[in-house]
Amino acid sequence: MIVHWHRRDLRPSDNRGLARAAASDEPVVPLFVLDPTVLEHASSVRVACLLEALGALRKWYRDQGSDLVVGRGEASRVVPEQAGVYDADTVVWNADYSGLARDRDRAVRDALETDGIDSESVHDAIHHEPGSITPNQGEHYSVFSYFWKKWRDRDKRAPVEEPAATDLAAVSGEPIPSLADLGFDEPEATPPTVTTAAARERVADFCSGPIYRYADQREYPAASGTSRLSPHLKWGTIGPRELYAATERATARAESEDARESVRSFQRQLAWREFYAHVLRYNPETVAENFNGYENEIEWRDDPEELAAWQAGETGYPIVDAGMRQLHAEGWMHNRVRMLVAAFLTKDLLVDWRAGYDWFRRKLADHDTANDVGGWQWAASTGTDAQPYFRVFNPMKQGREYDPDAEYVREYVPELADASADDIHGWHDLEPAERERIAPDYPAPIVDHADRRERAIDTFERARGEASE
Ligand SMILES: Cc1cc2nc3c(=O)[nH]c(=O)nc-3n(C[C@H](O)[C@H](O)[C@H](O)COP(=O)(O)OP(=O)(O)OC[C@H]3O[C@@H](n4cnc5c(N)ncnc54)[C@H](O)[C@@H]3O)c2cc1C
Repeated sequence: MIVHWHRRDLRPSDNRGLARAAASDEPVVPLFVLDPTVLEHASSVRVACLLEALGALRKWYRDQGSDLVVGRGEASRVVPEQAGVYDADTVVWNADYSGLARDRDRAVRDALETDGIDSESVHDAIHHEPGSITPNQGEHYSVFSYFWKKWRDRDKRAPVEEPAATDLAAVSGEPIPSLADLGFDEPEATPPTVTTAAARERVADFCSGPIYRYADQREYPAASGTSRLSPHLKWGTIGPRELYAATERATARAESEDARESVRSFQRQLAWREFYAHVLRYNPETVAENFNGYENEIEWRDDPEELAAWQAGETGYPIVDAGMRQLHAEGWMHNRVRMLVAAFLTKDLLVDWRAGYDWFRRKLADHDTANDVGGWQWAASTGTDAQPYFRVFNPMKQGREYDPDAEYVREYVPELADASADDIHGWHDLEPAERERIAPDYPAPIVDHADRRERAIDTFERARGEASE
């Protein structure tokens, strides 16, 4: 027998590791391990997505006359144990590039070796694995536009077929534990449906029309113009090659140059995901440390009340609050608004990006270490290719530009449901009595953006060793 150990590749098709196992002469035993070290870093909304994806994957295996074996415990114990139960001589898995995952995989490989079992790690999660797109010097690009040019021009592999029923071992697994069995409460957010069927439906819908408007609409949170595939890419319920092939078919069907360009702009976002995977692979410490250091420490402020107001969506800056409440309700937030709320926390409130990252990690259904750290360090002006420290987003202007009719704000901030777009985006400038009249239950701004902008710039200049005091 040969074991395929599923981790963030919860799909049978376009799965290179699984296809590699199926191509051997041995029947494949599909395995998943609920590892307490990994679950320690998870949150209920993500575990709910995981359990749903596992349920759908198990059903697929059962329909083929096989089953998904689900083990519980440290992977370095459970994987060799299960390989022993099925008398497997090899365990195959798809590479995961985060530091924690690589430490785990090293421990599993060592334990298997001790038992005389081979292991094989296959590149699957992204098109071009770390180390394959590099600058003249160094291990990875730090500027996205250079990475993108090479990524765009490289040939992409075609999707791989799912294994045939005859490739799979006739095994039967134990029931999959529930959220409560794993010690998690029901999530506060409604989790998205994370299964391969749901992912394919989303890809088909998106590529049949919205992808051609993506370039124009992706920045407007009320437009719902993005794919919302991030939870699927996080859990691997869709493969990167299958998704890319669908975008290429959309290009072939495009009826104008603008439509083709729009598909390209979506592919460019897919490349950001791969860029950050490369960055994290070579800089695993950046989950906790600034990618770009400054000469001096950044003097972050620790103000629990301001942090709590940001977390609760009670800052009195409507677009920021709408984003934080969307996160709470859906476990997802629009990218433009992620950038805004992260900038507000790290610049207006001068709270360390790590506190924001921790909150996102708890709340996001699509939390992906590479993308989340990348996004936070971008906003905090500490990352690769980051927002320059002196370009501080103005939340009122951003609100007016990207949510001109305040539809997004009204959807998530019911206290402002009857307010005009002018009053919403000018909330900061209204007299207290006006605010009281328009929306008595919505807070006044907790800080003055203009003052806080100055303070943020001074703080970063001190960190750069440039300010007078
Ligand atoms: C502070 C901050 C934190 C973030 N945390 C995460 C996270 O934990 N997980 C996550 O997947 N994305 C994260 N992002 C990136 C981005 O916001 C989401 O990928 C996007 O909003 C997901 O929605 P979508 O699938 O509709 O995106 P689409 O616009 O449809 O894009 C398609 C896919 O491309 C990838 N992508 C798009 N934009 C980015 C980007 N800027 N960086 C990396 N990949 C991108 C994602 O895989 C996404 O699903 C973060 C961004 C910021 C600013």
